[in-house]
Amino acid sequence: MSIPASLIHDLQSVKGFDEKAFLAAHQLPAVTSVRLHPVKQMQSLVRNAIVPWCAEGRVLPERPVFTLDPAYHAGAYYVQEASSMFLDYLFRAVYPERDKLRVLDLCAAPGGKSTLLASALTGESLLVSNEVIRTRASILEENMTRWGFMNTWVTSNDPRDFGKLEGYFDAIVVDAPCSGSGLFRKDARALEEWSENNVALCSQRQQRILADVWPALKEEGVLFYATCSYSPEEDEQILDWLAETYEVETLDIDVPENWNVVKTYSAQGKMAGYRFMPHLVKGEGFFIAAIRKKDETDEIRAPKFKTLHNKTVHAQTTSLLKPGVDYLCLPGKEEFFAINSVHEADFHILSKAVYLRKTGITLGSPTAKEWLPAHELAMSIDIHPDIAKIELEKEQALRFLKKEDFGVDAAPKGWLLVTYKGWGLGWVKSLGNRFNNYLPKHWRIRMDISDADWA
Ligand SMILES: C[S@@+](CC[C@H](N)C(=O)[O-])C[C@H]1O[C@@H](n2cnc3c(N)ncnc32)[C@H](O)[C@@H]1O
Repeated sequence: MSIPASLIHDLQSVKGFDEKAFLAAHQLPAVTSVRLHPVKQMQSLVRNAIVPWCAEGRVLPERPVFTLDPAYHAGAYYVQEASSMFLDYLFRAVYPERDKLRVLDLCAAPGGKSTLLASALTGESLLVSNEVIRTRASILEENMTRWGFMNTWVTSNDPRDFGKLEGYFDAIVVDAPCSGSGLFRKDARALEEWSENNVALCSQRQQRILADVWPALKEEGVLFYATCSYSPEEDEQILDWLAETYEVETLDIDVPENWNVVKTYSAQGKMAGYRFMPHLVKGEGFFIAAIRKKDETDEIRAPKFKTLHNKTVHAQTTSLLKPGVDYLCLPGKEEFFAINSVHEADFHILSKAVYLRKTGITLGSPTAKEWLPAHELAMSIDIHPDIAKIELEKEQALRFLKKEDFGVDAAPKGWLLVTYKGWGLGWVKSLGNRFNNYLPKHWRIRMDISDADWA
């Protein structure tokens, strides 16, 4: 792999950069890592090496075909680049309690940072995962559905739409679109598309995104700014731009030395940032910083609202969600969905300002005879443990996910949650000796599976 000379030139002054070791690391394959689900534990990957800065992160010895693992489809883990899991360490250092926070992940698709934040937050916190590009927003929605948390909602808006939510968020994560040099080992296109001109364009876009969303951050709230670029124009210089433009305070957090994370300080404002380089860590290139907002900011208030909670439907759904979950049952276009009761006012604030694509967990809809369960309910961590189930082995589960006959001859009639190692993959309706498969079409495995891969 040949790294652009102008990038190497730019990096000479960057702390921790060692040209020879950096180039040698780029001759090696990218590291494969996953982050385990905090609740949907399946043991399969637990024994791999732990990512030092993220207790749920694991480095794998090689890259398996994740599509062939039903545990992946059940949401037992998320495939995420190890360096970027450092958000977990920073976030926990800034918020030891992680309770009653409103958090926005502004550039969220496909969902790496959002699933990480969902794992870290308590149920009374609310995570809004946003992705402006519609096609990418649907991938984000799918991944957040698989993760199964009621307190994570998905929006698809331009950053400027969040400007209307003045002082609403306690924390905002901006994992900005960037020139992508940190991903050269993972993504050949990042190398092909890299240019100095693109670095300059990305830097301008990063400033625009930050300026658009800045009003939505509370006074004393914290911005987590990240890129997967090595270029100082997109990293430390953006921190300096923030420090020149707004009232801010750098959050300079101690990091164990043996992790080989490089702490840097921006030239003007001395703002702390954390750099990851592949010759120093088991991971790819990454940059992150935490910045506290000090600008005086008013806080948007909840409008007066009439509750949309439907008590009658709620009573019909208590057997769907596990006891103790305090939720409201709200009507969607065709189905009802559940949100945590503490987030009712948030629903009214947010639905006035942005397009809510996924709000809580869609439960399904009532008919005269029965409840039609939604796919999101199958993936939820809050599903009732007594729901009727059919547990499948690996080959059967893969066949179910391909929407093929999965080789079970008989089962009790009615709706059954299809599970793999105890966690939901989707719904079937059993007619006694055959099944109707309700896995949404776009969730189906399309790849051909060879004889050797079924077991
Ligand atoms: C680095 S990726 C985010 C990765 C994600 N946070 C994760 O951990 O999986 C940046 C995201 O920003 C989105 N994006 C592109 N242009 C944008 C813009 N002008 N404003 C906001 N987001 C944008 C991209 O579609 C992309 O999904």
